[in-house]
Amino acid sequence: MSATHHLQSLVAKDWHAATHHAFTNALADGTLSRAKMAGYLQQDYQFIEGFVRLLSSAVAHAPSLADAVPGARFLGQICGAENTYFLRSLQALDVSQTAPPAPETTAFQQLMDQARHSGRYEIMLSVLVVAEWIYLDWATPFENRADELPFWLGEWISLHSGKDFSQVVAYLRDQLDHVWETLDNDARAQVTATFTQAVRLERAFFDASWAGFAVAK
Ligand SMILES: Cc1ncc(CO)c(N)n1
Repeated sequence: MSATHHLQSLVAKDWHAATHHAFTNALADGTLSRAKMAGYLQQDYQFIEGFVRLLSSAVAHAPSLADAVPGARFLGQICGAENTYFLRSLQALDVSQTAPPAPETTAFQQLMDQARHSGRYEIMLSVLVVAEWIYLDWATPFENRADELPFWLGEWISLHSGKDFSQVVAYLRDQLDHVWETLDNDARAQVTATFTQAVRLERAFFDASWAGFAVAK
């Protein structure tokens, strides 16, 4: 079993809850209210800021140019198409680009900051793998529904499914699988703790999104 499959198996319950969530089910069948999607996007745009910093740091810590390039290309995708998606969606939903951070957002920002400041590639990858793999898992079954939905729902599925995105996840997992082989038991325990916490926070973020974040006008 690969290291990343092993890590996933340790958190199977939270993983399943995060990838088969009422929030993403409603998003994919088009019944999610505009207010819930707006609240989610306002919070998630703040998540993206920390994510961009963390991914940049992982790119900087990659052991070789070949290991860095797919991460750097993904960084370009997030700062390009995905950033534009946020701005267009928040505008279409007629809400502000900014909002006070919810506790679930702050918790994620803290984990990402901690991973970035650790200076350790494997800790950075632990958060990145969870964030992207969970999104690939929930979105993939809905890939064919994207075109029938309003763009602020459909494009969120398209951005997290398909060949290019599954290659991003494969790359991040591969990086973590390789570095794992070089780690001692202490470092492996720290990767496990970071991975586990990230999955918990993903689940909590969807729980709070489904309950409904306050929307800033
Ligand atoms: C909270 C969260 N996790 C993962 C992703 C995927 O990038 C996202 N946009 N937001």
